[in-house]
Amino acid sequence: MKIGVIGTGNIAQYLLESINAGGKLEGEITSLFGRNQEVGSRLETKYGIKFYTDFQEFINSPVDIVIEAATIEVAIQHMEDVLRSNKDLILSSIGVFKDVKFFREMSDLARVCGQHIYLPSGAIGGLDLLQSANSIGGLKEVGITTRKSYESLGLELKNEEECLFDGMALNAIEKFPKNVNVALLLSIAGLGADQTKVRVIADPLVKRNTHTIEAIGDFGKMSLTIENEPMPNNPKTSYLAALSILSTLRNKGNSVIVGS
Ligand SMILES: NC(=O)C1=CN([C@@H]2O[C@H](COP(=O)(O)OP(=O)(O)OC[C@H]3O[C@@H](n4cnc5c(N)ncnc54)[C@H](OP(=O)(O)O)[C@@H]3O)[C@@H](O)[C@H]2O)C=CC1
Ligand SMILES: O=C([O-])CC(=O)C(=O)O
Repeated sequence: MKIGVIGTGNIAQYLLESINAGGKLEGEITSLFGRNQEVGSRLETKYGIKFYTDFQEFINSPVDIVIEAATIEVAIQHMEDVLRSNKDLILSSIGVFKDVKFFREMSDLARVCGQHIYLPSGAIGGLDLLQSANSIGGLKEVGITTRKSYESLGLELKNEEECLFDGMALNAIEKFPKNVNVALLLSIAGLGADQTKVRVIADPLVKRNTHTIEAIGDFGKMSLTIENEPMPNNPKTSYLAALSILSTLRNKGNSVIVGS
Protein backbone atom coordinates (compact mmCIF):
# COMPACT_ATOMS: atom_id res chain seq x y z
CA MET A 1 0.00 0.00 0.00
CA LYS A 2 1.39 3.39 -1.05
CA ILE A 3 0.24 6.17 1.23
CA GLY A 4 0.03 9.91 0.64
CA VAL A 5 -0.09 12.30 3.60
CA ILE A 6 -1.44 15.86 3.66
CA GLY A 7 0.37 17.95 6.30
CA THR A 8 3.91 18.04 7.64
CA GLY A 9 3.08 18.55 11.32
CA ASN A 10 2.88 16.45 14.41
CA ILE A 11 0.66 13.55 13.22
CA ALA A 12 2.29 13.46 9.77
CA GLN A 13 5.77 13.19 11.27
CA TYR A 14 4.65 10.52 13.74
CA LEU A 15 3.25 8.47 10.84
CA LEU A 16 6.46 8.87 8.84
CA GLU A 17 8.52 7.74 11.81
CA SER A 18 6.37 4.75 12.68
CA ILE A 19 5.52 3.56 9.15
CA ASN A 20 8.60 4.42 7.05
CA ALA A 21 11.31 4.27 9.72
CA GLY A 22 9.68 1.86 12.17
CA GLY A 23 8.12 -0.56 9.66
CA LYS A 24 4.96 -0.76 11.79
CA LEU A 25 2.70 -1.45 8.78
CA GLU A 26 2.66 -3.30 5.50
CA GLY A 27 2.80 -0.12 3.50
CA GLU A 28 4.85 2.97 2.99
CA ILE A 29 4.32 6.72 2.85
CA THR A 30 5.60 7.73 -0.57
CA SER A 31 4.10 11.22 -1.08
CA LEU A 32 3.73 14.18 1.24
CA PHE A 33 1.87 17.44 0.61
CA GLY A 34 2.49 20.65 2.54
CA ARG A 35 3.40 24.30 2.27
CA ASN A 36 6.62 24.44 4.25
CA GLN A 37 9.45 23.72 1.81
CA GLU A 38 12.10 23.65 4.52
CA VAL A 39 10.32 21.03 6.63
CA GLY A 40 9.24 19.13 3.49
CA SER A 41 12.81 18.89 2.16
CA ARG A 42 14.06 17.64 5.52
CA LEU A 43 11.35 14.94 5.66
CA GLU A 44 12.01 14.01 2.01
CA THR A 45 15.66 13.28 2.80
CA LYS A 46 15.01 11.60 6.14
CA TYR A 47 12.24 9.24 5.01
CA GLY A 48 12.89 8.72 1.29
CA ILE A 49 9.61 10.24 0.18
CA LYS A 50 8.59 12.85 -2.39
CA PHE A 51 7.43 16.20 -1.03
CA TYR A 52 4.93 18.28 -3.03
CA THR A 53 3.71 21.85 -2.60
CA ASP A 54 1.47 21.50 -5.66
CA PHE A 55 -1.67 19.56 -4.76
CA GLN A 56 -2.39 18.31 -8.28
CA GLU A 57 1.11 16.85 -8.55
CA PHE A 58 0.67 15.24 -5.14
CA ILE A 59 -2.69 13.69 -5.96
CA ASN A 60 -1.48 12.46 -9.36
CA SER A 61 1.42 10.64 -7.68
CA PRO A 62 0.94 6.85 -7.40
CA VAL A 63 -0.70 6.51 -3.97
CA ASP A 64 -3.57 4.18 -3.00
CA ILE A 65 -4.83 6.12 -0.01
CA VAL A 66 -4.51 9.65 1.36
CA ILE A 67 -4.30 10.61 5.04
CA GLU A 68 -5.32 14.17 5.88
CA ALA A 69 -3.36 15.46 8.91
CA ALA A 70 -3.54 19.21 8.44
CA THR A 71 -6.48 21.50 9.22
CA ILE A 72 -10.22 21.80 8.62
CA GLU A 73 -9.60 24.40 5.87
CA VAL A 74 -7.13 22.15 4.07
CA ALA A 75 -9.56 19.23 4.32
CA ILE A 76 -12.41 21.34 2.85
CA GLN A 77 -10.17 22.49 0.03
CA HIS A 78 -8.85 19.09 -1.05
CA MET A 79 -11.29 16.34 -0.05
CA GLU A 80 -13.20 16.40 -3.31
CA ASP A 81 -9.99 16.14 -5.39
CA VAL A 82 -8.84 13.14 -3.36
CA LEU A 83 -12.10 11.25 -3.94
CA ARG A 84 -12.33 12.23 -7.62
CA SER A 85 -8.78 10.89 -8.05
CA ASN A 86 -10.11 7.52 -6.90
CA LYS A 87 -8.23 7.40 -3.61
CA ASP A 88 -9.61 6.45 -0.22
CA LEU A 89 -9.30 9.15 2.42
CA ILE A 90 -8.48 8.95 6.13
CA LEU A 91 -9.52 12.17 7.83
CA SER A 92 -8.08 13.73 11.01
CA SER A 93 -9.74 17.15 10.87
CA ILE A 94 -13.24 15.81 11.46
CA GLY A 95 -14.52 19.36 12.06
CA VAL A 96 -14.74 19.58 8.27
CA PHE A 97 -18.09 17.81 8.68
CA LYS A 98 -19.70 20.46 10.89
CA ASP A 99 -21.67 21.31 7.75
CA VAL A 100 -24.16 18.45 7.29
CA LYS A 101 -24.73 19.35 3.65
CA PHE A 102 -20.99 19.04 2.94
CA PHE A 103 -20.94 15.71 4.80
CA ARG A 104 -23.76 14.37 2.59
CA GLU A 105 -22.13 15.70 -0.58
CA MET A 106 -18.80 14.05 0.26
CA SER A 107 -20.48 10.77 1.31
CA ASP A 108 -22.36 10.70 -2.01
CA LEU A 109 -19.21 11.55 -3.95
CA ALA A 110 -17.26 8.76 -2.21
CA ARG A 111 -20.02 6.29 -3.13
CA VAL A 112 -20.14 7.44 -6.76
CA CYS A 113 -16.32 7.25 -7.00
CA GLY A 114 -16.28 3.84 -5.28
CA GLN A 115 -14.02 5.18 -2.50
CA HIS A 116 -14.18 5.30 1.30
CA ILE A 117 -13.83 8.13 3.79
CA TYR A 118 -12.44 6.76 7.06
CA LEU A 119 -13.02 8.70 10.28
CA PRO A 120 -10.65 7.11 12.81
CA SER A 121 -11.80 7.21 16.42
CA GLY A 122 -9.04 9.73 17.08
CA ALA A 123 -8.49 10.76 20.67
CA ILE A 124 -11.63 9.04 22.00
CA GLY A 125 -13.57 5.77 22.06
CA GLY A 126 -17.18 4.69 22.47
CA LEU A 127 -18.25 5.48 18.89
CA ASP A 128 -19.25 1.86 18.31
CA LEU A 129 -21.52 2.01 21.35
CA LEU A 130 -23.21 5.23 20.21
CA GLN A 131 -23.90 3.75 16.78
CA SER A 132 -25.32 0.56 18.27
CA ALA A 133 -27.38 2.57 20.73
CA ASN A 134 -28.85 4.65 17.91
CA SER A 135 -29.33 1.88 15.38
CA ILE A 136 -33.11 2.11 15.75
CA GLY A 137 -33.07 5.68 17.05
CA GLY A 138 -33.04 5.12 20.81
CA LEU A 139 -30.15 7.41 21.71
CA LYS A 140 -31.40 10.35 23.82
CA GLU A 141 -28.43 12.43 25.02
CA VAL A 142 -24.73 12.64 24.23
CA GLY A 143 -22.20 14.99 25.79
CA ILE A 144 -18.45 15.39 26.08
CA THR A 145 -16.39 17.31 28.58
CA THR A 146 -12.90 18.05 27.33
CA ARG A 147 -10.35 19.03 29.94
CA LYS A 148 -6.96 20.21 28.74
CA SER A 149 -4.07 22.16 30.23
CA TYR A 150 -3.85 25.88 29.47
CA GLU A 151 -0.76 25.03 27.38
CA SER A 152 -2.68 22.48 25.28
CA LEU A 153 -5.34 25.09 24.62
CA GLY A 154 -2.68 27.65 23.67
CA LEU A 155 -3.55 29.87 26.64
CA GLU A 156 -1.59 31.59 29.35
CA LEU A 157 -1.50 29.56 32.57
CA LYS A 158 -3.96 30.45 35.35
CA ASN A 159 -4.12 28.94 38.83
CA GLU A 160 -7.78 27.95 38.59
CA GLU A 161 -9.77 25.92 36.16
CA GLU A 162 -11.99 27.81 33.74
CA CYS A 163 -14.93 26.61 31.66
CA LEU A 164 -14.22 28.13 28.25
CA PHE A 165 -17.22 26.74 26.43
CA ASP A 166 -20.56 25.20 27.30
CA GLY A 167 -22.82 24.58 24.33
CA MET A 168 -23.28 22.41 21.27
CA ALA A 169 -20.62 20.75 19.10
CA LEU A 170 -21.56 22.91 16.11
CA ASN A 171 -20.41 26.07 17.92
CA ALA A 172 -17.58 24.36 19.83
CA ILE A 173 -15.73 23.42 16.64
CA GLU A 174 -16.00 27.03 15.39
CA LYS A 175 -14.34 28.23 18.58
CA PHE A 176 -11.81 25.39 19.02
CA PRO A 177 -11.10 23.97 15.54
CA LYS A 178 -7.91 22.25 16.76
CA ASN A 179 -9.25 20.86 20.02
CA VAL A 180 -12.74 19.39 19.62
CA ASN A 181 -12.64 17.33 16.45
CA VAL A 182 -13.62 14.53 18.81
CA ALA A 183 -16.94 16.27 19.48
CA LEU A 184 -17.70 16.13 15.75
CA LEU A 185 -16.89 12.42 15.72
CA LEU A 186 -19.40 11.93 18.52
CA SER A 187 -21.93 14.02 16.61
CA ILE A 188 -21.56 11.93 13.46
CA ALA A 189 -21.79 8.66 15.39
CA GLY A 190 -24.71 9.89 17.49
CA LEU A 191 -27.16 12.77 17.46
CA GLY A 192 -25.61 15.41 15.22
CA ALA A 193 -23.57 18.53 15.94
CA ASP A 194 -26.61 20.60 16.95
CA GLN A 195 -27.59 18.11 19.66
CA THR A 196 -24.23 16.99 21.06
CA LYS A 197 -23.31 18.85 24.24
CA VAL A 198 -19.73 20.05 24.69
CA ARG A 199 -17.87 21.59 27.59
CA VAL A 200 -14.26 22.70 27.23
CA ILE A 201 -12.37 23.27 30.47
CA ALA A 202 -8.87 24.67 30.88
CA ASP A 203 -7.44 22.95 33.95
CA PRO A 204 -4.06 23.84 35.47
CA LEU A 205 -3.92 20.44 37.21
CA VAL A 206 -4.32 18.10 34.22
CA LYS A 207 -1.31 16.91 32.26
CA ARG A 208 -3.31 14.62 29.99
CA ASN A 209 -5.94 15.64 27.42
CA THR A 210 -8.99 14.25 29.15
CA HIS A 211 -12.31 13.54 27.49
CA THR A 212 -15.35 12.36 29.44
CA ILE A 213 -18.20 11.14 27.26
CA GLU A 214 -21.66 10.59 28.66
CA ALA A 215 -24.61 9.11 26.82
CA ILE A 216 -28.14 8.10 27.77
CA GLY A 217 -30.66 6.16 25.73
CA ASP A 218 -32.92 3.13 25.56
CA PHE A 219 -29.75 1.01 25.84
CA GLY A 220 -28.94 2.43 29.30
CA LYS A 221 -26.12 4.82 30.21
CA MET A 222 -22.49 5.20 29.24
CA SER A 223 -19.75 7.13 30.95
CA LEU A 224 -16.28 6.91 29.52
CA THR A 225 -13.19 8.87 30.47
CA ILE A 226 -10.05 8.84 28.35
CA GLU A 227 -6.89 10.40 29.78
CA ASN A 228 -4.67 10.96 26.77
CA GLU A 229 -0.95 11.50 26.76
CA PRO A 230 -0.32 14.56 24.59
CA MET A 231 2.07 14.33 21.63
CA PRO A 232 5.44 15.84 22.61
CA ASN A 233 5.56 18.26 19.66
CA ASN A 234 1.96 19.44 19.83
CA PRO A 235 0.27 19.10 23.23
CA LYS A 236 -3.12 19.97 21.68
CA THR A 237 -3.08 16.60 19.97
CA SER A 238 -3.27 13.32 21.86
CA TYR A 239 -1.00 10.39 21.05
CA LEU A 240 -4.07 8.16 20.67
CA ALA A 241 -5.22 10.22 17.67
CA ALA A 242 -2.08 9.26 15.76
CA LEU A 243 -2.37 5.64 16.89
CA SER A 244 -5.97 5.50 15.65
CA ILE A 245 -4.78 6.32 12.13
CA LEU A 246 -2.32 3.43 12.25
CA SER A 247 -5.14 1.20 13.47
CA THR A 248 -7.42 2.34 10.63
CA LEU A 249 -4.70 1.58 8.09
CA ARG A 250 -4.07 -1.82 9.63
CA ASN A 251 -7.76 -2.83 9.73
CA LYS A 252 -8.63 -1.53 6.27
CA GLY A 253 -9.94 -4.39 4.14
CA ASN A 254 -9.97 -6.94 7.00
CA SER A 255 -12.31 -9.84 6.55
CA VAL A 256 -13.26 -9.79 10.23
CA ILE A 257 -14.63 -6.48 11.54
CA VAL A 258 -14.45 -5.81 15.28
CA GLY A 259 -17.08 -3.50 16.79
CA SER A 260 -20.28 -2.23 15.20
N1 LIG B 1 -9.81 13.41 15.17
C1 LIG B 1 -9.17 13.61 16.31
O1 LIG B 1 -9.45 12.97 17.34
C2 LIG B 1 -8.05 14.58 16.35
C3 LIG B 1 -7.83 15.41 15.28
N2 LIG B 1 -6.79 16.31 15.30
C4 LIG B 1 -6.63 17.16 14.13
O2 LIG B 1 -5.69 16.57 13.24
C5 LIG B 1 -5.08 17.58 12.43
C6 LIG B 1 -3.56 17.39 12.44
O3 LIG B 1 -3.08 17.47 13.77
P1 LIG B 1 -1.55 17.76 14.09
O4 LIG B 1 -0.69 17.00 13.17
O5 LIG B 1 -1.38 17.60 15.53
O6 LIG B 1 -1.46 19.31 13.70
P2 LIG B 1 -0.16 20.20 13.41
O7 LIG B 1 -0.56 21.61 13.72
O8 LIG B 1 1.03 19.66 14.09
O9 LIG B 1 0.07 20.05 11.83
C7 LIG B 1 -0.81 20.62 10.91
C8 LIG B 1 -0.14 20.67 9.56
O10 LIG B 1 -1.01 21.25 8.61
C9 LIG B 1 -0.25 22.12 7.79
N3 LIG B 1 -1.07 23.14 7.14
C10 LIG B 1 -1.82 24.10 7.71
N4 LIG B 1 -2.39 24.86 6.77
C11 LIG B 1 -1.97 24.38 5.58
C12 LIG B 1 -2.21 24.75 4.22
N5 LIG B 1 -3.02 25.76 3.91
N6 LIG B 1 -1.62 24.05 3.23
C13 LIG B 1 -0.81 22.99 3.53
N7 LIG B 1 -0.54 22.58 4.80
C14 LIG B 1 -1.11 23.27 5.80
C15 LIG B 1 0.73 22.74 8.75
O11 LIG B 1 1.76 23.34 8.01
P3 LIG B 1 2.66 24.55 8.61
O12 LIG B 1 3.63 23.87 9.52
O13 LIG B 1 3.26 25.12 7.40
O14 LIG B 1 1.73 25.46 9.34
C16 LIG B 1 1.15 21.49 9.53
O15 LIG B 1 2.12 20.79 8.81
C17 LIG B 1 -5.55 18.91 13.03
O16 LIG B 1 -6.65 19.42 12.31
C18 LIG B 1 -6.01 18.52 14.43
O17 LIG B 1 -6.93 19.42 14.97
C19 LIG B 1 -5.94 16.35 16.34
C20 LIG B 1 -6.14 15.53 17.44
C21 LIG B 1 -7.24 14.63 17.55
O1 LIG C 1 -6.27 15.20 20.68
C1 LIG C 1 -7.25 15.43 21.43
O2 LIG C 1 -7.28 15.12 22.64
C2 LIG C 1 -8.49 16.04 20.87
C3 LIG C 1 -8.29 17.07 19.85
O3 LIG C 1 -7.30 17.80 19.82
C4 LIG C 1 -9.35 17.23 18.86
O4 LIG C 1 -10.35 16.51 18.93
O5 LIG C 1 -9.22 18.09 17.97
